Amino acid sequence: MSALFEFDDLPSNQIPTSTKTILDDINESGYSSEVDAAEPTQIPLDERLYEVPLEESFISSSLSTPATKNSRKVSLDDFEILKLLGRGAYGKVMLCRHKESGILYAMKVLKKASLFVHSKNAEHTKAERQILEEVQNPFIVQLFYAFQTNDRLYLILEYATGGELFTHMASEHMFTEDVARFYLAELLLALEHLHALGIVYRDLKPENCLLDGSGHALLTDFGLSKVSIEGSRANTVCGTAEYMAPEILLEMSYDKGVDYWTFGILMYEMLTGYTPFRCGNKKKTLDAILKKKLQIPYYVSSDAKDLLIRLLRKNPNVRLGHGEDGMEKLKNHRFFRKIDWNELKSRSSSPPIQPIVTDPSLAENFDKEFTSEIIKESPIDSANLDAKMQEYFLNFSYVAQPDHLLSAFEK
Ligand SMILES: Nc1ncnc2c1ncn2[C@@H]1O[C@H](COP(=O)(O)OP(=O)(O)OP(=O)(O)O)[C@@H](O)[C@H]1O
Repeated sequence: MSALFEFDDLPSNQIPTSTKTILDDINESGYSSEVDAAEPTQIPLDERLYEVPLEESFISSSLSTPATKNSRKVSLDDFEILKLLGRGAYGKVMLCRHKESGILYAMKVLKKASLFVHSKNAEHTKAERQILEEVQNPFIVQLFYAFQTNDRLYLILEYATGGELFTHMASEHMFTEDVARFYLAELLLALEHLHALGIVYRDLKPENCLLDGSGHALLTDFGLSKVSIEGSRANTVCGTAEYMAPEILLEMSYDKGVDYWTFGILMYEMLTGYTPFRCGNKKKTLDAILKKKLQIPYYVSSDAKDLLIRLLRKNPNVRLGHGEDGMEKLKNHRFFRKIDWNELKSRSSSPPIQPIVTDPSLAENFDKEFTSEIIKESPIDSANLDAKMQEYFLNFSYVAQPDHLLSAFEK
């Protein structure tokens, strides 16, 4: 593995054929086309997939209302849909209100999906449920419920009222180093927590960095992000092209090192307003990730520059963060010397950005492109659904005005 990374400039004729195939597969949206379920996955041998059983709902034990906590089964009927908050590669995220408690949540709806937790070194002794329970951290969006229908998966998540971190960037489209440092440090605590549980996050990117109402960072997706479409587990090359780590592109086994790479890309984007390997098209971008030398603009401080160079090493074995004490070394880097990690962990540091939230149900910090959209459910494949289910989903498939829609959900 290491031999492939010994040079920073990898000539294209030395890129393995399989990688070229991936490059060829990348479509315009920046995602690779679906990988055949029959292909072997690139998941390391010691990494396990935990599947939440279809017939069971997940209800977090952290929920304070005993009635909810002990409730039999949770379903879509328990929630009132308010607004669309955003869209991801696999589905959409909507603001909803739990009817019984009145609490607002973000509902992530994924079509034809199974839920897997990527977990490395988390031994079989740990039940899936236990792992989901353990992903509780002040800088990680909490999962409160998960339930499924035949063709959809619903995740009921903590609602990040402050919206996406990057929408709070000043007009220059970059953060000052102090602001970037604060959020990078909070996000690093989130990654530290996931890594300690054996979870490789893999999906660090601006869209997943949210803010709570007081301006603290909230990482969304927390390692449940690897969703398998129609039962395929081999979607390892999905992701935003500009944030993909070289070892994922090269289809090699990977570990938490991919998170340090994406952390480096995120830091670069925060400080400069663009990602380091971005090129005219997706194919060239992926090529640049493997071959192009890192270039850092003159205005980036020497500490930040040093950290970026160490994080964006193409060889994961020499990347900062590698090894047992990797996280500690990263936290002790000079760029973070102003950070009091204990104070940060206790959330007593005051965030540099205070989102304006007059009424959380208005989703003011989210893009109007989404929040003004009339919510509709796209037609579903009803082939495998029983009669009751079909009736249920037929009710969803008509396009209603918002007022009508709410009453439709309350039926
Ligand atoms: N917990 C949340 N609270 C508020 N908004 C959220 C929450 N989670 C996601 N969003 C919003 O919804 C958008 C889409 O989220 P989603 O997780 O589906 O996107 P993604 O990360 O791009 O998708 P993917 O699952 O493909 O990685 C986000 O960019 C964000 O604006």
